[in-house]
Amino acid sequence: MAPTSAFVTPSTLAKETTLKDGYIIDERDKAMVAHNEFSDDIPVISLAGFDEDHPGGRREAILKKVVEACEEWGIFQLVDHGIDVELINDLTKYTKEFFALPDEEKLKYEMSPGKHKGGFLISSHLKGEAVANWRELVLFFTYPVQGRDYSRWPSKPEQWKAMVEAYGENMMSLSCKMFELLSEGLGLDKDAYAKSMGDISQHLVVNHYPKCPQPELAVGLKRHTDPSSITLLLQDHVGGLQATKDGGKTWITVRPIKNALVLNLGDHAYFMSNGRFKSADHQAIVNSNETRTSIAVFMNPAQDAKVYPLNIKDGEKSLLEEPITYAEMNNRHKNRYLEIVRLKKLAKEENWSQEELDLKLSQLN
Ligand SMILES: O=C(O)CCC(=O)C(=O)O
Ligand SMILES: [Fe+2]
Repeated sequence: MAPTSAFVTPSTLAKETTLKDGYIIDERDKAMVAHNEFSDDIPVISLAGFDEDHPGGRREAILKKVVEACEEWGIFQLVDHGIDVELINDLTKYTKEFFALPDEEKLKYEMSPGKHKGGFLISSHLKGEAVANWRELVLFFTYPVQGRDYSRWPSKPEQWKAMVEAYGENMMSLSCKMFELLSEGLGLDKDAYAKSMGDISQHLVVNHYPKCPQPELAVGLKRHTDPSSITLLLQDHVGGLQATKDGGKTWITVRPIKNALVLNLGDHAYFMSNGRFKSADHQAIVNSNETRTSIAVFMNPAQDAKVYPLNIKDGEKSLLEEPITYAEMNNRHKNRYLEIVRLKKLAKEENWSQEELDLKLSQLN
């Protein structure tokens, strides 16, 4: 099946009554839980009193909760995080204005394949994947600052650029607090985790999932883990973010909480903690009633930063045989993902049972 044309946006396809072929997912990948069947299973952690850094202060309690959430889920929600609500509102408003523009306007910023400079994209699935994601997005490279290419930042609506810049800066400070907690959680000095990342990089992905004519046949963003260290996600009220902590046997839909940030750990945090912290296994589903928007901020180490567990407990084996660079970790992440895609395709063609497929998937490293 040919991947969907790169030049018609899901916003435009949303006006049709049936779903285009290139967006139809495999039976096995259908969501088990509805986009609005909300769960309160993932922890909601308040950062109020984060600065009370003394024994018995709030910071100690926050640290404990964050560490527990990282160990159990790798995903949790942050409230009272101190990010200006007006900034969040403005960013959301201008984001919606951008995606409401006609296709020609959005496509002026289309990111050309292989050129990692940011811009507008449809679906953003990998070469080798037959099924497209029901989403449009804009990718902004925000840190390091010298890597910004403002010509790739849409200039409509006019205020959007400034909002993205301010939001990126706020997310950088908040992430640094989180890195301190991860570090202490691993029994290390506050600064050790961030130091190991070198020149921290950040990119923002603004996701737009238009309402979908046949949502049960489509997916907004296929199941994945992020390669990042941490990802901070702002989602609107619609719902659609789903997570699993048992390898996909059961799923939950994260309850949207106004102005909360969903924090999920990526593969980098998983390796640095030698698997003690989980890399959140998640996906985004779509619906036929409402368009959904989410803004994901990915915090990554430098490309040449060393990836190797920071602290290996006595008697424990390292998850990595030897240190690798983040670039290499990313590469392996992509190849593993493509291998999953290949096995699922084979399973479909050769009619494997779910058990057979699960066995093959569990043999991937
Ligand atoms: O839109 C969402 O809820 C999830 C987005 C996400 O997982 C990503 O951009 O990596
Ligand atoms: Fe993600």
